[in-house]
Amino acid sequence: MDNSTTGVLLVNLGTPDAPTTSAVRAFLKQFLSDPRVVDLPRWQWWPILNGIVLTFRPARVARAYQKVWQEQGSPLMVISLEQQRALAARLAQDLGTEVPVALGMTYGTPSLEQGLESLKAQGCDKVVVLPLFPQFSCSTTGAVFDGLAAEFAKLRTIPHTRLIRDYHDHPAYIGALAGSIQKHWNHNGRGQKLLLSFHGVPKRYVDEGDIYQRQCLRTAELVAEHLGLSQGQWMACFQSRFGKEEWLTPYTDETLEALPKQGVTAIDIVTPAFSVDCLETLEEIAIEGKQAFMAAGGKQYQFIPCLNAEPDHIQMMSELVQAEMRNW
Ligand SMILES: C=CC1=C(C)c2cc3[nH]c(cc4nc(cc5[nH]c(cc1n2)c(C)c5CCC(=O)O)C(CCC(=O)O)=C4C)c(C)c3C=C
Ligand SMILES: [Fe+2]
Ligand SMILES: [Fe+2]
Repeated sequence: MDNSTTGVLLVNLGTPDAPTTSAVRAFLKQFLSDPRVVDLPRWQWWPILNGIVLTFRPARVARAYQKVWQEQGSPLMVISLEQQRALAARLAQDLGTEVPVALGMTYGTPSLEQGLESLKAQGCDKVVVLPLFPQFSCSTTGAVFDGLAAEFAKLRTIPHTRLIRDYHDHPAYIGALAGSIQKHWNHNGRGQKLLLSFHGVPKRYVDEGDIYQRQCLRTAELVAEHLGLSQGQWMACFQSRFGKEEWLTPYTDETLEALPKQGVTAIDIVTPAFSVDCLETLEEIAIEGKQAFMAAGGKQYQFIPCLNAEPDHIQMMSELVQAEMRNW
């Protein structure tokens, strides 16, 4: 195998540079301007985005970021950098040779452009792109593809490129998730039900062909199977609804309020669509979700962290990358 010129571009969504209204506004402006994320006609969306959304949302969302911000920065960035370092070390060990690993975010910094530049500067003319979205969606991995294409449009020669589209049912991913849930149960005990809360998308995207929902439900089933759970012991739900349109259901927030009334007062909740802890897991699920569940009569609520830079997760990334590098 000739891997002397291969590099890895780890991609995640991105995050503001600071937990301030202005930094959040700049981030949301770039993110929510992408038609892959909000696909309304520009003439319809632009006035809403630049009117209501970017006037009122940034201050509220900045306060939410402040609750989870760490000394070294946004959790999503801090953990992504850890993943980058750990994957480089893992690949060097597994392959016996250095493989450059760069980080690029779809929105914000470091950008996809900076990630690609860094690999180019390290002599890579083959790039394995690993978007850390286990389930494909047009709004995430689709946007990564578009972002790469926009960068390549500026070049006279583009690198050989392989994009890992999804890994929602990969045995190493399912094994790592089930292992982390089991480990959490071994240390903290187990609730009556396991909730698998995935980031939502508008239902219309799925009706129009996005395979995201199908892949989320498959991940959930495989994890439940791996853990030996029966029907009533787990459920999948969808969080982080945005806007007025219908999103994938059942909604996580409504589920958290309904469960105690059905006699389910002790739950464990895990967020398999996020490969690193971020605003949506640490604030929306671990803080807000817990408050809502307890206020509705819940007694015990345990948030299970994302796979982050756990060895099983890094090992999974190494396996995914090596599979692409074979016969290249
Ligand atoms: C407006 C539409 C949105 C779609 C569609 C969407 C899909 C989607 N997002 C993630 C992962 C993350 N989203 C995060 C934050 C976030 N998401 C949206 C909107 C949509 N997401 C907004 C407006 C925000 C910012 C916060 C807010 O204003 O509420 C994050 C966290 C970033 C961080 O800094 O911590 C992640 C990660 C997935 C996986 C997904 C579809 C599958
Ligand atoms: Fe999102
Ligand atoms: Fe949210």
